[in-house]
Amino acid sequence: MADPWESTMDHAVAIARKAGETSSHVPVCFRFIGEESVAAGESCILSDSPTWIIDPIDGTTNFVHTHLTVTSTLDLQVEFGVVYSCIEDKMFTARRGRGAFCNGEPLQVSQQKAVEQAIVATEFGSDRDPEVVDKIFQSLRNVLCLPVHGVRGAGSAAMNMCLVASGCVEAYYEIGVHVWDVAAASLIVSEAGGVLMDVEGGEVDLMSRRIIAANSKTVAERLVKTIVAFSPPRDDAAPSDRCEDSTHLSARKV
Ligand SMILES: O=P(O)(O)OC(CO)CO
Ligand SMILES: [Mg+2]
Ligand SMILES: [Mg+2]
Repeated sequence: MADPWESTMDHAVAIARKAGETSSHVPVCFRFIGEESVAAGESCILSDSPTWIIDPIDGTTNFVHTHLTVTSTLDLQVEFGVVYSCIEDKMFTARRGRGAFCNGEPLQVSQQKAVEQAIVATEFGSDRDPEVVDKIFQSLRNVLCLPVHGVRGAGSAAMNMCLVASGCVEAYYEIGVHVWDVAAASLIVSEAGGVLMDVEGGEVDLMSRRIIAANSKTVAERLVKTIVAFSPPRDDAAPSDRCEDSTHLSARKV
């Protein structure tokens, strides 16, 4: 099997050279957005420069409590997505226009469009503001009463999205995630034939902290009608406008 990292890095360098119009003798210039660097005060702005978006551990709470699912995510701004589930030793990869894979095997979303037969993944998030928690529970109640076949949550946004890409669950939605949680897996979902949508419909905005990833437009649109939408501070807001979620204690962030 070809090494996905080797071809990814070759292509990444080619993109960076093109963006910077550099010759092969000039070092390429990448930008980075990472959960920890943003927490340390770095900007979280996407520009035209090729940018790696990184979440070293997605599923920190699982990690701290030695729960099952922990992933690392890496995305080169809509060109590549890599999610590694270290406990299962599963490497999910996607390259724009070239499909999505798990350990080299092609991924395909579920063909189930009847929401009553669907498994929907979501999370409770880390914000403990009672008004936010009420909205999350209202959405959960509405989704359960659609009715759906079941609701699950892996504890990792990236893993929930890879489950959509793998056809194990029909949809995932969450409000409160960050760009580094979902960027890589977004490409994996769309390359596996899935759709991404904002929780109020329309195109997803990866900085908005809101996402639906589904196997089909039909299922995504049912969720749009069901979710109680709200808007957390955007990832690309000025640092003074960002608020720390109540369970995001810096000592626990990895
Ligand atoms: O564990 P992390 O990276 O904080 O991510 C959470 C959501 O923000 C789980 O997806
Ligand atoms: Mg993380
Ligand atoms: Mg994360």
